[in-house]
Amino acid sequence: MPAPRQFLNYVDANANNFIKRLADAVAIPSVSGDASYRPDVFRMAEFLEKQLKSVGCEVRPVPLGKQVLDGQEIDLPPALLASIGNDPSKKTILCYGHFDVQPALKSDGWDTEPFTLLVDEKTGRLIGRGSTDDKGPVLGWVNVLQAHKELGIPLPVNLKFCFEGMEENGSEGLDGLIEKEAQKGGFFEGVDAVCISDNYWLNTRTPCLTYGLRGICYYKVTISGPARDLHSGAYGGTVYEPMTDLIQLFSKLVTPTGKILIPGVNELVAPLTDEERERYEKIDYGVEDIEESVGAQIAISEDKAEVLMARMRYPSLSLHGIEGAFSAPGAKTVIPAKVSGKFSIRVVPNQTPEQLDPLVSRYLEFEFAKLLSKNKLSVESLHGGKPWVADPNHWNYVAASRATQAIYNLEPDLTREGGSIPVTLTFAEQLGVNVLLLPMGRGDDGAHSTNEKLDRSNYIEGTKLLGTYLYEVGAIQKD
Ligand SMILES: C[C@H](N)C(=O)N[C@@H](Cc1c[nH]cn1)C(=O)O
Ligand SMILES: [Zn+2]
Ligand SMILES: [Zn+2]
Repeated sequence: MPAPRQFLNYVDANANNFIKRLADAVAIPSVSGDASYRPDVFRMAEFLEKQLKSVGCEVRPVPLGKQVLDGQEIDLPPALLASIGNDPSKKTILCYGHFDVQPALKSDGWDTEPFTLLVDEKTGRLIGRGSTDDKGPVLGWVNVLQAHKELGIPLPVNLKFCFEGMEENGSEGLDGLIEKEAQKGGFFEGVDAVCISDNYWLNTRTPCLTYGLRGICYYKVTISGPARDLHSGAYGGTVYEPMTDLIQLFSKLVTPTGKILIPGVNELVAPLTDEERERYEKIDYGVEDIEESVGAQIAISEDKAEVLMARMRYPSLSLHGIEGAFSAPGAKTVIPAKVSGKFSIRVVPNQTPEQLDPLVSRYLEFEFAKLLSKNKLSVESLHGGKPWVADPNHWNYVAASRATQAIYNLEPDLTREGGSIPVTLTFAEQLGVNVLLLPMGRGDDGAHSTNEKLDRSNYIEGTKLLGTYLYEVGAIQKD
């Protein structure tokens, strides 16, 4: 069933108000991974609560307890559980999204202030941290509700929302809430399917529906030795240096062509079938797409299917940074006393964090012993999440495919995503329903990167897509 024309017209007529809403959200620097921004994550929860109430939702902010971050015990931001509609003859869709963002500083290399949305009239880009990940998509749902409220038209389905403020840091506290509310009489009772808009098209032209995500195992490796930072002129050559040990260890994790060197990790990957390989061949994608989105000709393979599989169905190991290392401008001649290297492994079926954690710790300890260093090593898992794969033939995907064709006049690609949203699997397992990823943004949006953007057309057409998807769900008979 197509969405009513008046809904689509309303979205076009209110595009500038919707962009203002996104600008207001981007202006709140809700960085979940840095304790000093925690009040802003709370402010963002309050902003979203108000927005949801203003468009007719009942909203319950749920406290999620405390966490230890940067050595301090602080409150976790609340999850927002919201709902609208309770008609037993209609299907109930649960929409999940997150209102926290990755860190961003102008000095990271942004061309503009990351927390001030720049509306670039020439390119149509809406540039700002969180524009595509995930404030644009979350507000897309609010826009859909506003249109229905203002136009006085009933929603085609009942809606429940679960929005969190810790997704970029392992969704701490959320699994427990989902487990509790999935019980009989809980908030999630009666949900027929889940829709998550928190990923991107593969390229800049073809919409997609996503039926898989990689999981993640995130590690912190700390090497400590001297009681304090040292002068390299006075002590260089006389003591074991933590940073030298760490760089040695990091060089043992992965090769420059991406081969993971930790024994046992690659062996756990589910074997590739011919039929599965063919699926990658069919996707509208070329090596030039990845090179365009990263802004350089640095793809590891020239084979399109290999590149896609490297992103979607094989694990990868990335080195992220070193806490405690000298990183400011200038030429400080310091020997850092304690350094913590951070890396993560994106995991795929049949790998789990429970299997990988001991393999990683044992290997690092083994390689560290070989250095014969007198420094100390510790390995911590910061967070872990399993991979997820869904059935893309389910009615939830049929509805999303019809909606995509209605809005974009294109058949969507079926993709798996290289990123991780660990809570997806929790919803699938706890609620026992199909989960769909319906992206709003494009492959070159630069989520987590500098100059993150969402194209105006993706925000506006994406709002129409979310609304139209609800109509297509509503048109499928409730069983
Ligand atoms: C795909 C989603 N938009 C996303 O960016 N997820 C993050 C989740 C995460 C896990 N650890 C830290 N962040 C990601 O895939 O990096
Ligand atoms: Zn996200
Ligand atoms: Zn993200």
